Formats: sequence, C-alpha cells, structure tokens
Amino acid sequence: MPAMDMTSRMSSHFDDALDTFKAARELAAPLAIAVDLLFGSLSNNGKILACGNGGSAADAQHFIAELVGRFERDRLPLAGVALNTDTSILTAVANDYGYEPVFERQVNALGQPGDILVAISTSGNSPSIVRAVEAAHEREMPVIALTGKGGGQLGALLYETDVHLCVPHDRTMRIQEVHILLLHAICDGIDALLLGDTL
Ligand SMILES: O=C(CO)[C@@H](O)[C@H](O)[C@H](O)[C@H](O)COP(=O)(O)O
Ligand SMILES: [Zn+2]
Repeated sequence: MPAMDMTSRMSSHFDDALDTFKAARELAAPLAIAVDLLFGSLSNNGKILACGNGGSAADAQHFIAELVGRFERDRLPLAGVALNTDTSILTAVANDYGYEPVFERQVNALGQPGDILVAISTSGNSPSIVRAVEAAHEREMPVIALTGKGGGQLGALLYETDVHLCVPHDRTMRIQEVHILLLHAICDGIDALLLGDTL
C-alpha cells in the first residue's frame, strides 16, 4: 500500500467544508422563512417537534435544548420536544411495532395543527423520518426538512408550505456540519425576533 499523506487528507476536509459552507449560502432565504414559521408557531402557543437518527438525533436534541434552555441570551423558555431522546418510548415502540413508526407515533401523540416538525435526514430516505413527515402533514403541521443528497424521498414529499433546507453535498458528515450551522442560525433568528437584533 502506498504511504498515505494524512496531513493532506485532513487538509482536504477544511477545503471541502469551506466550499460547502459557501455553496450553502443559497439556503439563507429559505432559512429566513423557517425562522418566521417557527416564531409564528411559538408565538401562537405552538411547539416544535424535532427528530433525526444517529448524528441527526444529536442535532435534533441540541436544537431543542437551545429552545427550551437558551441560545446566546437569556429569554423565556420556548416549547420544543426532541422525539429521539426518550429511550423508553423509542424501545417500546420499536420493540412492539418496529423502528419505522418511532417518530410517527410521537407526532400523532403530541402534534397539534400549527405545531412544527423539524425533520433531519442527510439522505432524506430514512423511513422513520419519512413517516414522521407524513404524520405531520396529516396533523396540519408545517415541516422544516433538513436534508442533503438532493433531498431523497423527503424532498419529494414536501408541500409548498413546508421549508426544505437541502445541503448541496453528497457526504453525510459534510451535510451534518452544515445542518448544525442552519440550526444555530435559526436559533439566532428567533432570538433576534424576540430580543432585538443587537447581541
Ligand atoms: O453521524 C453519522 C454519520 O456522520 C451517522 O450516525 C448517521 O447519522 C446515521 O448513519 C443515520 O442513520 C443516517 O441517517 P440519515 O441522515 O440518512 O437519515
Ligand atoms: Zn456524524
């Protein structure tokens, strides 16, 4: 096997990430729409449900923690639930019904018209996320979908009233890196609407 230049392999991640972050600037306009949608729901006693698998589960709970806790400034707690955090619900539903409905069932249990589902899937093809989005539509909940790889099945399912934040990249890790930027930008937008735009 030829000697691997690990430093240049590591360097290429920074170059690719910079290119991807630049390309993802095209998401600024739909991101602004997502902020309005979330702020409107929260202002009308709505709540935010978020879900993802693997690294995207971490992103969903990270985002919800910043709503219920705080982001950069003190403010009132905002209503949100990460659907991938309750191991008793996840194991009970997966054990009794299979994994696919683990989020759908929680959307059906908790979701009300006007609540918002934040659905995170880098491929757009995870069945548990696709089913959660279908349940949200049935419950008249707008969806904010964070995807990549062209959006997959999720992209094709979305309504015009939903927001699709599709990262223009094909590698899961790079897509996840932009997803966390998108979620932080949303938190910043909500705080700006609640508290004013100076930090
Ligand atoms: O974080 C990573 C890879 O970077 C993994 O844990 C990854 O999230 C998992 O393979 C997920 O199951 C992928 O699901 P999805 O993003 O395609 O919906
Ligand atoms: Zn990851």
